[in-house]
Amino acid sequence: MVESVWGPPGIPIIGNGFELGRLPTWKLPQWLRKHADVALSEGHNYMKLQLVNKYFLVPLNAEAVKPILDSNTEITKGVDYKFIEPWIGTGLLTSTGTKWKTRRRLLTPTFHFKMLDGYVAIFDRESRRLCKYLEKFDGKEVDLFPIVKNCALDVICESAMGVSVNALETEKNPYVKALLDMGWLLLQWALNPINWFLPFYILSGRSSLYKKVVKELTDFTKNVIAQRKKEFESGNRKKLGNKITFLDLLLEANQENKLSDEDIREEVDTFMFEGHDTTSSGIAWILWSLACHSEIQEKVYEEIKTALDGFDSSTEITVESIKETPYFDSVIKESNRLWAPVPLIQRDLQNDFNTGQYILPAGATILISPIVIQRNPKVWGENYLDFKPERFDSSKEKDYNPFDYIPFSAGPRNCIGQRFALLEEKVMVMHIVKNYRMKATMGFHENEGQTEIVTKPHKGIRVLLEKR
Ligand code: HEM
Repeated sequence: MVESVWGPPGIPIIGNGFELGRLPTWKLPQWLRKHADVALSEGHNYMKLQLVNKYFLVPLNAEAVKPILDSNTEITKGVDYKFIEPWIGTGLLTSTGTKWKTRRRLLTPTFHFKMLDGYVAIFDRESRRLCKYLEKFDGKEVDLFPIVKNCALDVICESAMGVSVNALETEKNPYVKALLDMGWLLLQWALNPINWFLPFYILSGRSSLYKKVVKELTDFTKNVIAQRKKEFESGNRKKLGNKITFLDLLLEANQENKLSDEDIREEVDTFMFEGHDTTSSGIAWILWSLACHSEIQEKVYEEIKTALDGFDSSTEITVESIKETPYFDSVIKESNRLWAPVPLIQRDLQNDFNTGQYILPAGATILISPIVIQRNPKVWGENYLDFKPERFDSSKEKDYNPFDYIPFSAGPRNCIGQRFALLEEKVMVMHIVKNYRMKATMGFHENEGQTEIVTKPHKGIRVLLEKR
C-alpha cells in the first residue's frame, strides 16, 4: 500500500505541500527528476508525494507507467479537471466510463488522415500570415512565444469552428480575451490552494469573473453552432478546400441523432481547450531548440528546401511535402522529449491497482510527468539534457521502450489530436525556418519549462530574427 512507496521527505501532516507550494513552477521538473533518481537508485519505480491528506503516486519509468496507461478500466481523470467542467462539460477529455468510450469511438474518424488535408491547408494559410506579421521584427530581438500562441489560436478556431478571430493582430476580440482569462483562472486555481476556499474565491472577485468568462466562452460557441447548423441544414456547408471543419463532422452526427447540440458544444469547447495551448508550447520549444543550435537549424532548412523542391513564396506546404523530412521529424521528437508540452497527466484510481511492485489504493491519484520519464538517464544516457535529434534517427533500431516516450500519452486515452498537432507543429515551423534565421539570446538551459497547464518557456522564446 501507499506506506511502502518511497517519497521525498516532508513535514508531518503537511507532507511535501510546504516545499512544493514555495517551489517556482519552472523548478518542478528538476525537483521531480532529482527525487526520481533517488527512488530509482533504491529500487523503486514509483515515488509518492503527500499534500496534506492526499497522495500522488508518480510512476518513474516505462515499466511503471505502462500498466496504468494501458488500463481499459482506470481511465478516470484527476479532480483538477472538475474546475473546467462548467466550460467544457464532460466531453472527451473529462468524461469517463461508457460516455467516454462512446465519444471516443464517434470522434476518432474526425482525425482520420483523410480529414487532415483540410486542416493542413489552414495551417499553411495561417503560418503564411504569421511570417508576414514577423516582418516587422526583422533584425530585432523578439519573444516568439505570445505570437505563436495567437497564431495557434487562429488555427484552432478555424479548424474547429470555421471561424476567424484574428488573435494574431487584435487583442480586442472578446472571445480571445475570455480564453486568456480562463487560462489565468485555471492556473490560479491549480497553483494556489487558497482559491479552493470558497469565501476567498467569492470575495476576491474570482468567482464572478469565472462565471462571466464561462458564459462568454460557451455563448460564443453556441452561437457559432446555431449559425453553422442553419447553413448545414440548408445544404450550404462552408468547405475548406475540399474538406469540412470539425464542427461540420459533429453536425453530421447530430443529424443522425448521435450527438445533441449540447454534446457538440462540449466537444467543440474541449478541442478549443486542448488544441491550442498544447501546440503553441510544442512549437515554441522546437523554435527554441533550433534557435539555440544553428547547425541543426541550417540542416532543417536544407531538408525543407529539398522537400519543397527549392521553394518560392508561393510554395504550398501539403501533407505530401511534409512526408519528405525525416531529420526534421527527429528534431520535433527530440524537442517533445525534452519539453513535453503537457507536463502532467492524472488518473484517479477507482480500484486498488496492482503495479507488480505495489498495490496502490483506490482513491489515490496517479500523477504522470512525461518530462520525468523522458529525462531518465538510464534510458536516454547521461547526456539526456542535450538536444540530440539523432536519438530518433528513423534508420536506427529503437533502443527505448515506447512507454519511455509519452508526450501524447499512450494507451486507450492517448491524445486523439496527436496527428493534427504534429502536422501543425511541422507546417508552422517549416514556414518560419524557410523565411527566417533565429538566434537565441541566452543559453539553451537558461530557459526552463514552467509547469502550468502546458509546459511554458519561463523566459519566453527570445530570439534575434533575421530574414533569409
Ligand atoms: C503538442 C500538442 C499536444 C500534446 C503534447 C497533447 C498531449 C495530450 C496528452 C498528454 C493527453 C492526455 C492523455 C491522457 O490523459 O492519458 C491529451 C489528451 C487529449 N488531447 Fe491532446 N495534445 C496535443 C494537442 C492536441 C490537439 C491539437 C487536440 C485537438 C485538436 C487535442 C485533443 C485532445 C483530446 C480531446 C484529449 C482527450 C482524449 C481522451 O481522453 O480520449 N490534443 N493530449
